[in-house]
Amino acid sequence: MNREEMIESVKAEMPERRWLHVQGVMATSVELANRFGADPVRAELAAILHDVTKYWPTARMEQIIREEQLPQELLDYDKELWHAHVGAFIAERDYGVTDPEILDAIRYHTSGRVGMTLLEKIVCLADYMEPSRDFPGVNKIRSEAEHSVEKALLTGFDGTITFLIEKGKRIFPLTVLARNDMVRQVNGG
Ligand SMILES: Nc1ncnc2c1ncn2[C@@H]1O[C@H](COP(=O)(O)OP(=O)(O)O)[C@@H](O)[C@H]1O
Repeated sequence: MNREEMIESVKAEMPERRWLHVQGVMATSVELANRFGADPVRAELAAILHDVTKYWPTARMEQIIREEQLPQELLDYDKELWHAHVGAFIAERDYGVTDPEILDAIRYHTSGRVGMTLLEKIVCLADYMEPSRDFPGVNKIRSEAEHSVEKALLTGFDGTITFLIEKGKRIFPLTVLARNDMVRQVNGG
């Protein structure tokens, strides 16, 4: 499948508003990749596919998580987390993506994880700060991203964790671990 066919297929999986978001993540991922020395082509490919299953019915995602041995603990947490892991699976199975770094960038774009590659950080950060995003603190993330992916991502994770605490929701632990890892990377020690 070439880039254009992939774009058409992904576009058909979501409403127009979400497609605008995906285009924002594509452009921002390319920009960040160029700024910080990652491969813009791979960053864009991960961005194209990152939300491919975002609008799938819950039952369809749950079936894949169960049948394809994706992490079962996902089922104990917010469904928002599922599309990232299911998306990576579908990127490989249906879109023929074999590059493990691209698949991981899709897989961890919502939660983050410890030891994120530069590509993973870039797609996760682009998802937070692409131009159509509008939430308290987004401009701080954008200005930090001028200089440091890690600092900007730490601000993003802090915001997500704070948001989840305020809403009384359970936190998928990978994000807490990712946040701690980012504190270490930003501050050292
Ligand atoms: N560690 C986590 N634990 C539980 N829910 C989470 C966690 N991280 C993210 N989420 C949920 O995922 C949402 C964001 O997911 P994301 O893929 O960025 O979706 P969107 O693109 O719609 O913002 C958050 O608003 C939150 O509800």
